[in-house]
Amino acid sequence: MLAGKGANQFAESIGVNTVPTDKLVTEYEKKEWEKHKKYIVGVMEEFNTKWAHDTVGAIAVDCAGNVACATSTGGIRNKMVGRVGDSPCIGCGGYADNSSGAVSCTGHGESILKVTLARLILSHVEQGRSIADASQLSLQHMGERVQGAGGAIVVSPSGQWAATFTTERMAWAAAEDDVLWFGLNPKERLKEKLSQ
Ligand SMILES: NC(=O)C[C@H](N)C(=O)O
Repeated sequence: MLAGKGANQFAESIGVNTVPTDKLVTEYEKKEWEKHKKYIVGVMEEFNTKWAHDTVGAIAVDCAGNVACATSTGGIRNKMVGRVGDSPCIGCGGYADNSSGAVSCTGHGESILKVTLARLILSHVEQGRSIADASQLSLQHMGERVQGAGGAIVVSPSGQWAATFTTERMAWAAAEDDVLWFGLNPKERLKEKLSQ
């Protein structure tokens, strides 16, 4: 894994377009940053409540049972320069193995790293738990063991899936055959027929 200066150098060497950092700062975020300047308060307020979850995760399974995951994030507000969160760390923010499934996580990165959340979920699956139970158990464990809240989307090679969270809300959606499932609040499971 490359971070900081080394990551920039590598990106430049393969021709990734760069923009000045201030182009990435919005007025809204500047105001939010002023409001939540204290790191601990910011973390406790944001990750153990409903706000500030900007992470985008995706998982997929194909008709041959191959699974994949991807996780992208802006990290957390007030993070230290040089922080590497859970999202790029294999086994933490995401994991995919054709023998058990694919996972993408969101939530308080330091907590996710401590319990290696994505791998923890799949190890429960390997021990015979359902995708839904494995997610629930692992997120519960993260809450009890390190007081962190978060969420995970999981899919098995046979197409079982779950979207589970211990934060107040998590926006999720799943496409299965010709149905789009989606939700935001706990226990919310809405569906819509996908048009061809
Ligand atoms: N919103 C998030 O999921 C943040 C991410 N997990 C991080 O801590 O970097």
